[in-house]
Amino acid sequence: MKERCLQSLLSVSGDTMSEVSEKETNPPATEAAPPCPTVTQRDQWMVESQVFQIYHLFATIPPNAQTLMLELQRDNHVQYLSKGLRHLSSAFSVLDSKDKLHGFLRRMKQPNGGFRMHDDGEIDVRACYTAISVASIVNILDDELIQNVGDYILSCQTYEGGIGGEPGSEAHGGYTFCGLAAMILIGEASRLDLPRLIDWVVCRQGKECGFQGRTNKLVDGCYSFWQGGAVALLQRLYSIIDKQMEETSQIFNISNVSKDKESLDGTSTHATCYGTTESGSTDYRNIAYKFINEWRAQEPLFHSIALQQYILLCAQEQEGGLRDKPGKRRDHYHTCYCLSGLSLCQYSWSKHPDSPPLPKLVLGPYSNLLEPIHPLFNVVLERYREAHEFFFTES
Ligand SMILES: CC(C)=CCC/C(C)=C/CC/C(C)=C/COP(=O)(O)OP(=O)(O)O
Ligand SMILES: [Zn+2]
Repeated sequence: MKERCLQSLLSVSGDTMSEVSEKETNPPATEAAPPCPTVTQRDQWMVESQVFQIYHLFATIPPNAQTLMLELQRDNHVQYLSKGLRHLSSAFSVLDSKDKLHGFLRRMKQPNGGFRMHDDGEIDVRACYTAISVASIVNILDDELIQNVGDYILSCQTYEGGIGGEPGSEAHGGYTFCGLAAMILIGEASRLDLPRLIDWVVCRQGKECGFQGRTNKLVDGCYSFWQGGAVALLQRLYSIIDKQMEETSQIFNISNVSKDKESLDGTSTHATCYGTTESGSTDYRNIAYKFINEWRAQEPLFHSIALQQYILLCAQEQEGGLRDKPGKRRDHYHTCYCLSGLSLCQYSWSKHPDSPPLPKLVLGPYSNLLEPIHPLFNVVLERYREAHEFFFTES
């Protein structure tokens, strides 16, 4: 059924997608009526059809035209983004007073370890991440803020392996990134079932080349960051993952190299040790800073070139701005997260974020190369370093 529908969708030239789907799902009465597809199936086939039409067009045009199609419309995107970001400036005045911020975060904190987004707001994993990441950047993370956060996030990891927004909710890419990043920032990543998390997240990259946010849902450009970011974080946790796999007697060992590296330079790169002092207590101050310098295995766990292809060919608008998928309008949210995902892809083979990637790892012209971001914060790495210097060297 699926193949038949796809074939007919692709063969009807000149029709808009909605017309095609109308014909497909409401066949003329004279034909033997095929079983009616579900809305989910219909939506999925529509997306596949649109995405593959773009890839087909790309494959059949001359190489110089292909290069044009793969060019990141850098200036257009910057112009588009700069129109809508004025309100961010208000956030900086809040940072003037670390005490006030700490007080606010304490007020948002719940006895079960979760945080509220704001007064009377939702309690979820996104709020945990927001609180912990901001506290980490401005250097106010302490035992009080961290208490029970790990228990709360752990209770949101589902049977699928991903993390849901709150206990009992379905695993979702947005919350998976938030949960994993927060667990790393508080030094408790090893409490999650990381092999299961890897299984779930890598299976969210579909044949459309982009990521979906959850099982059986549609591909969407913003998950290039939420899911791609979770993979980028997992790439730096191999030593914990190996240990967890050994403990559960799984034969497959994803990185012997990390052990070789440890024995070579005499340092433990075990991620549970980020920021751990000699006395064994956790020094949260150093976790994020050390994380970025951590050696990591070379190969990304997702198809980095395929994801770049989805972002550049399906998610970008030539006039500037990026989007969820073909047929959707650009918006600031998708522009931000598609670009962040693209940056993660481009550096996904680099051992260190300061080493520029080989040209063959950057899809399209090398001028497409973006600045690296800190994968725990989705902040341009240089800006993170400036913030770190500011907040960690002040008296
Ligand atoms: C720090 C911060 C801002 C975090 C946000 C994390 C994030 C993106 C959470 C996802 C929210 C959610 C339930 C989307 C589902 O929408 P949908 O049903 O329209 O989309 P879907 O079909 O792709 O699941
Ligand atoms: Zn989206």
